[in-house]
Amino acid sequence: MEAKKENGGVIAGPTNPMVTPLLTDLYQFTMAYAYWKAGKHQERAVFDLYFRKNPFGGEYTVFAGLEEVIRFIANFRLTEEEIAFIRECLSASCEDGFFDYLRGIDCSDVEVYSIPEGTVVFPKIPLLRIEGPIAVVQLLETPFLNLINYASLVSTNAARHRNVAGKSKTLLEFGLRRAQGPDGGVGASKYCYVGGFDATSNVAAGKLFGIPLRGTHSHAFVSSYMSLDEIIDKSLRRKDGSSTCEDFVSLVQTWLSKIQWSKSLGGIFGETNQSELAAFTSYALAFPNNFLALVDTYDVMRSGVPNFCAVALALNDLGYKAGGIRLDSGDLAYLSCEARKFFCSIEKEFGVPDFGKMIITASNDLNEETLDALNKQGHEVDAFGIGTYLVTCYAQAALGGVFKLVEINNQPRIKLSEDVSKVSIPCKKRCYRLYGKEGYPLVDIMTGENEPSPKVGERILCRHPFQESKRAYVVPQRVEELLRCYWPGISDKTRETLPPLKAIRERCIKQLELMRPDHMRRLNPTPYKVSVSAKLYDFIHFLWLNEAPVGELQ
Ligand SMILES: Nc1ncnc2c1ncn2[C@@H]1O[C@H](COP(=O)(O)OP(=O)(O)OP(=O)(O)O)[C@@H](O)[C@H]1O
Ligand SMILES: O=P(O)(O)OC[C@H]1O[C@H](OP(=O)(O)OP(=O)(O)O)[C@H](O)[C@@H]1O
Ligand SMILES: O=C(O)c1cccnc1
Ligand SMILES: [Mg+2]
Repeated sequence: MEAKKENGGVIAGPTNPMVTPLLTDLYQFTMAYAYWKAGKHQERAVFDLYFRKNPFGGEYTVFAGLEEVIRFIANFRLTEEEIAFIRECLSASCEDGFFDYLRGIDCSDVEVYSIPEGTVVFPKIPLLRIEGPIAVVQLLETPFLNLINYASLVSTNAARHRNVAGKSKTLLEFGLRRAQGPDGGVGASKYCYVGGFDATSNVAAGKLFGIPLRGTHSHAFVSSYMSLDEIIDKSLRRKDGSSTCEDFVSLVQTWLSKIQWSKSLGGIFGETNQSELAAFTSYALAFPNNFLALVDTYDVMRSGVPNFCAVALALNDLGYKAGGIRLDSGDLAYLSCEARKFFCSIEKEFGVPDFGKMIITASNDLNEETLDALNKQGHEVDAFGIGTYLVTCYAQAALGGVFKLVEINNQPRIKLSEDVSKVSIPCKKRCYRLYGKEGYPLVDIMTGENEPSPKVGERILCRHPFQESKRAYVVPQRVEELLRCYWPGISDKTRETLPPLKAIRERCIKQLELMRPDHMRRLNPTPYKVSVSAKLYDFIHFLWLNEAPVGELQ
């Protein structure tokens, strides 16, 4: 089901057909023209794509969006229609030669090095290093950032929800209706899966990416029924096909009165809502192998749960196993515990094995905080359905990924700022992750391109890029080079293949497990160290002094 990406070496276009060379900011085209006009357009430039601060008050980020970036550049070419439109947008004084130039450009002479998708990443370290003719690479800035910023933000959000929920819970992404438009919805489903969700309700995402689809039913289904008389075909074949129960409705009613009259259960409720019972029965007749019920339309413990149990027990008589319930309002901790108690009592009272283990799904405006609160209170929820807060990234609207020039014509460049965190780190660089004795990543380090790589067992000085006093010697037990070649351009490097989405997800889950727990906690997490080599440190500060004008005091 994985969307076609590499067919005989040909990389398919971006998933969203709106991703074209025009999906960029106007200023990329005006700059491209000015480069061309100055005869500068072919100058070889190196840009880094990185972010400055981890989102959600955390100390880690999941990197996602790379596959779409590679699909974009693999198919980057302007059509005649697009060129005509750019001509209309730019000033009438722009010369024809520029449009001939645009007609000929593609990304065959662009090189892209990247950290693999699904890796846990940190501020300042380039996620991608892009090298090529400056005019072309400039056009890539906005689409690259567009494809990576939200993808990484929502994957991180998903990973954070997973971190709070715990490994054993099932996490369902239910956000399509609240997502920021169709691409926001499809993107959220894809990247929440990467970040550790198990399934989505989004059918399009299931088809496009092979993400497992899951769902229950809504309140509308329950309230659309008025009475049991609406059920016309009451027959249900036993699961083993050996016989047919001609009146499943009566079987359900018999079970409901057994529950009602049971000493251990009956005290909890009197008459249940019969229209709800009709809805559940009807759903069970439609899906006897996968019967799920939304139990909070009228009253969870006085109606929804007993009605569900009556239907589930009737199904059990015919050899079927019910799927479970969903709670969508009220105190989810309390109600899940009460429902669990009820299921366990049924198991005991009627000797139905595993009835107590019935799946309880909870939904309703869930987010990291409510999951955390539920954990602290104690709950019996097995699966969480999460929509709005997850896909809209309610806790932080955007990841501030940027795309900065670090070298042109082999000359390192720097961008200065009053705000030190915004000073760019110049040079075409290599990046490494150094692992310590206990197997945890200790520090990421950037070096100049031609510096020798850090070696296992050899002490290396890791310096904070801007704070002189912050430095540490590290003797790595493992050294991992972070940037790999995903688009070799005209170089003879081999291109990394694009892994299937499931492999990206598995990488992400493994990466998150590998981190030292104090970097991952929600409250006051420890920052992960990001550093530069001594040589790069000296060079940054040399260039800084060189480029910063000396002030004059009067
Ligand atoms: N035990 C709990 N601890 C903390 N938060 C909870 C708990 N149970 C539910 N919540 C959260 O509390 C909020 C309750 O929402 P709200 O006040 O809108 O009530 P409701 O249950 O949706 O009621 P209704 O649907 O009947 O209006 C939701 O965000 C839900 O996730
Ligand atoms: O709460 P979210 O995290 O966004 O998850 C998705 C929600 O969407 C559905 O109902 P919807 O919100 O459409 O209606 P409701 O609030 O009236 O249940 C569902 O019942 C969930 O509550
Ligand atoms: O299948 C569900 O239960 C579902 C799907 C989308 C939104 N809310 C719930
Ligand atoms: Mg809602």
